[in-house]
Amino acid sequence: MTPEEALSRQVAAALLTIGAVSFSPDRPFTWASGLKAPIYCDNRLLISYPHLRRTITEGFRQIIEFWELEPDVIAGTATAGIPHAAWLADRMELPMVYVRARPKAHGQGRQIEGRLEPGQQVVLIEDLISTGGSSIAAAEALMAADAHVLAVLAIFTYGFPEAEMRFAQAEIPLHTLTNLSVLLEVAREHGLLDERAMTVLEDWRVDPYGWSEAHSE
Ligand SMILES: O=P(O)(O)OC[C@H]1O[C@H](OP(=O)(O)OP(=O)(O)O)[C@H](O)[C@@H]1O
Ligand SMILES: O=C(O)c1cc(=O)[nH]c(=O)[nH]1
Repeated sequence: MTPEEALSRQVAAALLTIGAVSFSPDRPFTWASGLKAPIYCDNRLLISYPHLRRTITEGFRQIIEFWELEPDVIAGTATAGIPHAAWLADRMELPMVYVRARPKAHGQGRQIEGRLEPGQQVVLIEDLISTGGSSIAAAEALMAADAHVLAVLAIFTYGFPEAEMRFAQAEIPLHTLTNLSVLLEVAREHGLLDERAMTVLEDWRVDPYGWSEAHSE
């Protein structure tokens, strides 16, 4: 069993228990991609729970060990990936960098902060994958700096085929600690989302793009 498989129910239960998962079909959330969705998973709340953030750090460390990744540097995506990248880099005693969504508009104009040498092997830490656009953009910035991106590790993925295709096209492995399917399974078992929420979410996940269009003003 992979560390991802071993931890997915525990991490999903943690997200549900701390109230990281919000449901609002009538006033949909707007995602970074511009998509409207009835669900928002706020992994940022994890940083407030020392025992849970240790679970995340340890999960990422186990994935790196299991898949025999040998990073020289741990990178975090700005902003939500940064704290987890920092704790992992500290745990593994490795250097760390972080990648801004776009180059800074003042100062030194950098997109990558911290020291990154050409040819270094990087594991990129992201908090969440929806369309995958943010993490692929961060990986491309690292590759433009002549780094080799070994993998992207994230806490949660919606598991959209579009995101999987993007990672496949970029030839970057993606490993996630949990995903929407497991989250819904755990929520159903423990009655953590009501029947209406479960029905809307099952309907939405079949066609998130169509759902978004139908719910945009
Ligand atoms: O897979 P995608 O479609 O790109 O969406 C996921 C991204 O969106 C969120 O970041 P956000 O832009 O909200 O910024 P933040 O990390 O600074 O909160 C999240 O933290 C991911 O980085
Ligand atoms: O796509 C996003 O922007 C997004 C979705 C989500 O559930 N949580 C989050 O932090 N960002």
